[in-house]
Amino acid sequence: MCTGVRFADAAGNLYFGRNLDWCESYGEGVVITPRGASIPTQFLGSLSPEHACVGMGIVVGGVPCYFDCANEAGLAIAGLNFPGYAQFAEAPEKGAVNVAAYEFPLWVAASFSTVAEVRKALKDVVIVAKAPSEGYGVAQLHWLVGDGKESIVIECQADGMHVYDDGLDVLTNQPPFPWHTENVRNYMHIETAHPEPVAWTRDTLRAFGSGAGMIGFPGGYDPASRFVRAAFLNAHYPAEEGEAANVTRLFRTLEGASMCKGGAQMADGRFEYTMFSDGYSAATKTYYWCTYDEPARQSVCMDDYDLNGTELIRVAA
Ligand SMILES: C[C@H](CCC(=O)NCCS(=O)(=O)O)[C@H]1CC[C@H]2[C@@H]3[C@H](O)C[C@@H]4C[C@H](O)CC[C@]4(C)[C@H]3C[C@H](O)[C@]12C
Repeated sequence: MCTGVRFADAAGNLYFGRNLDWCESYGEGVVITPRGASIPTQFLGSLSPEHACVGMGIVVGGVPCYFDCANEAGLAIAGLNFPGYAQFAEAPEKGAVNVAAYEFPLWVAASFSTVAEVRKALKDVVIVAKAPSEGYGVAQLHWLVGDGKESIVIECQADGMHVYDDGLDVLTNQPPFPWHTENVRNYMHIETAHPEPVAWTRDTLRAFGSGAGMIGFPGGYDPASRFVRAAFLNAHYPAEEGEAANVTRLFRTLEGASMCKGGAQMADGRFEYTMFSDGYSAATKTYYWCTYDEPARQSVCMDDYDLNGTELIRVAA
């Protein structure tokens, strides 16, 4: 499973990150797409990015297939599994802006500066069920898109594309987003405050300690539990100042919804776990990541690279 989170600092700079919960690698690494690149697409000719992008992905036939990515204007997108619900167009539609599913994160981050622009553009978009090459399937995803102000969730289903405002700024997996926004209402009673003593009959009950208001906070690895955890932590994390503290906030919030081996087995018996966490700070145009086995955070600052170049830049394998 995966979890995505967005928030902004006091100056309105985006912080956006995700956990990648799965059981196998695709050989992904951090890839920068500079503005001078010319990316072949299935239906749109070649894409010349308006904005340079950085993110985690694989490169297939010269195309960065991002799991998540962000751009220099402060817009970011992450793809999370949505099996059983995701349904894309079987073929391109005449008159529409046809985007292959694997191209979608790059297309968004390369083309737009804000969520408002994306929301508007999506009215003409059809996402087509097309894999980057033979040997790859079509990933069954939905997407979280965020900027310094807000976020949206994009879900393509049998009845078409749905674009939801995400007032909680988090996303996990199936079922569809509206279900999670209903489910989270079951946890309104969860609170951070240290409960005051209460009188019951002739007795006075006192909390054992901090966290007493969080009893009932869901601890599971299932998407609904992770959604509630991420939404609660994102809503209640105290405001921080500066890059280091906000990046710590991002990764600690993601850690609150992360998966350790030994918990959730996939249908084939393999354990699903948080293979890596990554995130972007628009304040410093820096992309951060850490892996399950190497939790020390690594980072790459977009400004250290020639963003006018023509070649994709692979930062790490
Ligand atoms: C498996 C990943 C999502 C993790 C997740 O949400 N797991 C949930 C588990 S569960 O079902 O809910 O149990 C997704 C996120 C991005 C996906 C990748 C990206 O879309 C890029 C390419 C796209 C190609 O079509 C398939 C390979 C691929 C390399 C994808 C493989 C896989 O589907 C990824 C890595």
